[in-house]
Amino acid sequence: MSGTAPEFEPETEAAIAQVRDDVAKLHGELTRNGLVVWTGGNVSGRVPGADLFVIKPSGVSYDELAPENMILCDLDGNVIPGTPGSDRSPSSDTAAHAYVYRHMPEVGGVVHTHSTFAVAWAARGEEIPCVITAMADEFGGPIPIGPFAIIGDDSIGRGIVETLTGHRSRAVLMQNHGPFTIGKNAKDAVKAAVMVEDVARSVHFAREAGPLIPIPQHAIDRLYDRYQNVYGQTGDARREGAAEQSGDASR
Ligand SMILES: O=C(CO)[C@@H](O)[C@@H](O)COP(=O)(O)O
Repeated sequence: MSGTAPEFEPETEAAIAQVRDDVAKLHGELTRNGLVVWTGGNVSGRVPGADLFVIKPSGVSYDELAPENMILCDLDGNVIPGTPGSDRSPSSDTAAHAYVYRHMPEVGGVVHTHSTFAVAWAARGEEIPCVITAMADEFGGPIPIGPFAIIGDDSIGRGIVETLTGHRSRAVLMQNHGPFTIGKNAKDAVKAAVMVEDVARSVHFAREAGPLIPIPQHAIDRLYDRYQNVYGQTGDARREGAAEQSGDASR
């Protein structure tokens, strides 16, 4: 650890420790759900109450990830010196995650993978049409395509924010690249990454076998509204703030 660590308030220290733990563990979901090969994906989580987020080191095996080697960054993507993990380079997508946190204050988690079927749609630059109820539930419509953008500046982050702002979907397929997902927290963003790959696979196979049947918009609205507000348990992260996104749909 080089540099001098800033002194955080005890509540901030506790929040950082919790997010380090969550983000380290959630990378296990990427491998468990078959969303990544080698080191090709990343999870980050915002530290509640602070202008900070936690992300994994770049190119490090998922087996080695632990709370103490997660990397604490500010919202410009700078590593906080002197903190655990700060001696290593953060994920190559740190600038994109940071851009999302700066411009979407409601977002508490960001995930990127190269999951196979979602990447296949991204390679064609084709949005995934909303033709299965699980998509209407989880994403409230189609999964949009974001612009082609390469690592090196803010263009990936800008593409994510511009595509997802005002959109129900928590997933964007960056053209020729792959899915980025957002969520209320890191776990919620990981769930979106799992679900986008699942629907990408189902709709791919469906289209191979025959014409797709669209779901009427009023039915999509009802399904989305119900899933966001009724499905699951009170207190689920998804339910917080879902009302403002669900439109006028009645249950
Ligand atoms: O897509 C890319 C690089 O083009 C990255 O997301 C992927 O290789 C994962 O990189 P990190 O190990 O997070 O630096």
